[in-house]
Amino acid sequence: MSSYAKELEIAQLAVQRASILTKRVFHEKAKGTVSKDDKSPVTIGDFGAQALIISALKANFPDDEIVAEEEAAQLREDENLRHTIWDLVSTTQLSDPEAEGMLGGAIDDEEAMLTLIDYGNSKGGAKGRIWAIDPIDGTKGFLRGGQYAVCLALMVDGDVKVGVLGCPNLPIDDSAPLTGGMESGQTDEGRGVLFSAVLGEGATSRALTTGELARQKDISMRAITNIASATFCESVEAGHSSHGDQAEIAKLLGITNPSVRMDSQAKYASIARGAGDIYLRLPVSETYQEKIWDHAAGDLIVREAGGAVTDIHGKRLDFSIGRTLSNNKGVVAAPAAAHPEVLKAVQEVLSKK
Ligand SMILES: Nc1ncnc2c1ncn2[C@@H]1O[C@H](COP(=O)(O)O)[C@@H](OP(=O)(O)O)[C@H]1O
Ligand SMILES: [Mg+2]
Ligand SMILES: [Mg+2]
Ligand SMILES: [Mg+2]
Repeated sequence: MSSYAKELEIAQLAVQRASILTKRVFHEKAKGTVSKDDKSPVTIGDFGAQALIISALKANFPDDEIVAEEEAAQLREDENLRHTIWDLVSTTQLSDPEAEGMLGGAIDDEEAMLTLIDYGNSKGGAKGRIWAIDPIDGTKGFLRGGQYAVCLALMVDGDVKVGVLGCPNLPIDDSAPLTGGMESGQTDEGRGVLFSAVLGEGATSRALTTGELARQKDISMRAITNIASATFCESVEAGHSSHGDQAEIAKLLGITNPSVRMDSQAKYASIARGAGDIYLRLPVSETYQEKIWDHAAGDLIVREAGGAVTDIHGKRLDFSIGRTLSNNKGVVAAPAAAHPEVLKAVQEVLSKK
C-alpha cells in the first residue's frame, strides 16, 4: 500500500477531471483571454480547472493548505467571464459516477466557485501539508494548440511527496518520438497522458481518460551511455529560459540532435518517460523567481524516474520557502548518472558570461 494512496488517487482523478474542462475550453469555446497584472495570458480554462481541483481537495483534505497560481479577484468584477466559467465548471464531471463521487460532487454555486479559487492563496512554506496547483501550465502552449499540463503536487513540511501531471496533448505511447506540439491536422486520438509519482515509490504513466483511472505503467529515464547522443528539451518561449546559453551547453557536450521545444512541465514528463534526456531552464532575468507550481510535480516525477534535478548551482529545488523558489536559480534536470557532467557544462558556459 502506497504511503499516500488516497492523496495520489484523489490527485489523479482531480487532474483528470480538470483536463476534461481544459479540453472543452480548447475545442468548444473561443479561447477567450484576459490579461492579468503580469500580462501573461490566462484563460477561462485556468480558472475553471483551478476551481475543480480545489473543490476535490477541499472535499477530501479540508485542513490542507493550497498554493495555486490564479485568484478570483478578476472574476468578481467581470460577470460575463464569471458566468462563462461557471457554465463550464458546473457541467464538467468524470463519466464514472464512483470516481466523480470521490471528488465530492458538484460545487454549490458561482459564489462557492470563487471562494474555492481563492483557497489557493496560501503563502506556502516549510510546515504542514500544502498542495501546489498550476491549473494550466504552459498557457501559451495551450493557446497555440501545443503542449500544456495540469499540475498538482502535495508537499509535506516543504518536501514534495506526491506529484501528478495531466498532459492532454502528449502521445500516450511512452516511446513515441518527441515533438513540441500537436502537429497541424492531428486529432486527440492517441493523446493524453497522466503522469504521477510518490516519493520513494517510482513514477508511472497512464492514458488520460474521462472516467476511472486507466491502467498504469512504470516509467524511467533513458540510460545515457554517450552524452553526445542525448536530446534536450527547452521552453518554446525564449523569455522563459535562455535558448542561446542552452545551445552553447549542448555544443560543449557534443550534442548534435536539435533541441525539442515544448511548453509546460510536459518537458519534465517527457524526459521522465525516456522520450528525451535533459531539461535545461537557464535564467534570462536576474530577478525572476520560479514559481513552485511550475516545478513541484515535475521535479518529483523526474527524480522518481531515475533523474536528478537541481538549479544551476547544483542545489536541489527548495519548495519550502514560499510560493516561489527564491533559493534557486534555473533548472538542470538529467538522468542521475549524467547530471554531474551536464551541470559542469552549464556552469562552464554560464561562468564565461
Ligand atoms: N521570465 C520568466 N522566466 C521563467 N519562467 C517564466 C517567466 N515568465 C513566466 N514564466 C513561467 O513560465 C511558465 C511556462 O513555462 P514554459 O516556458 O516551460 O512553458 C509559465 O507558467 P504558466 O503558463 O502556467 O503561466 C510562467 O509561470
Ligand atoms: Mg501564468
Ligand atoms: Mg505554469
Ligand atoms: Mg498556469
